[in-house]
Amino acid sequence: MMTAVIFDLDGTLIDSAPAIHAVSNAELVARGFAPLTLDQVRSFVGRGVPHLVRCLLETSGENADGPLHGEICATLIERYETQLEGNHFYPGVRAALDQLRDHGHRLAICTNKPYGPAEAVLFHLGILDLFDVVIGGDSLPTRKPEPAMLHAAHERLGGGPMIYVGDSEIDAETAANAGAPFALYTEGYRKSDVHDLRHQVAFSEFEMLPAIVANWHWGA
Ligand SMILES: O=C(O)COP(=O)(O)O
Ligand SMILES: [Mg+2]
Repeated sequence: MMTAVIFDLDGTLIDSAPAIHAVSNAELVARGFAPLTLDQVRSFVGRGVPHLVRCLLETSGENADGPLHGEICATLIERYETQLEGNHFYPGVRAALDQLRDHGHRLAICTNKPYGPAEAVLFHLGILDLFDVVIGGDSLPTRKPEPAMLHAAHERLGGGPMIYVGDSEIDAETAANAGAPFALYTEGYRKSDVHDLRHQVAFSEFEMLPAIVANWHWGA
């Protein structure tokens, strides 16, 4: 049966933490702050750019709600769109996406990454065309864990059975808020143990995903 397979992006299809680390540090250093470690910046990823910038400012001992916040969000997004280096597929992603398409499923992205950088990196990696719908963190009035992105993607894919594939606490929450089955990719940026994250199925290798989608029991 044709299924709407909706993916998170950062920490799920691609390890983009090195790229986000690079743009964050470029921004911090340009403004006279000390650079942060990759582990620090990775822990700030998942709730979109406004949250990332709040964390960068707090960690640098600055007021996260002052005027710098908006300024840095704007310049960081500009840098972000051209930071193509430091974005890598997790193993088996490309083949799994091709196989899902070959099986007749329709694919979408719901990412809290802003639309511009998301589209740029999908194009750079040669997979933009595989997705019928791409929704970014600034595409709608709300972002994940609010369910609007998932509802919009599902509708634009034509409805029917759906599964949401993501890596983090935010994705588990989003799926629950949307009433969508959740497939947890265990090798991304989650901070909790796998059993503490609400999910219907978990997988560690993308080779497993086409069979998960094919064999999923969709209920009545
Ligand atoms: O940009 C972020 O904060 C995270 O993006 P994601 O929703 O693709 O994990
Ligand atoms: Mg993610």
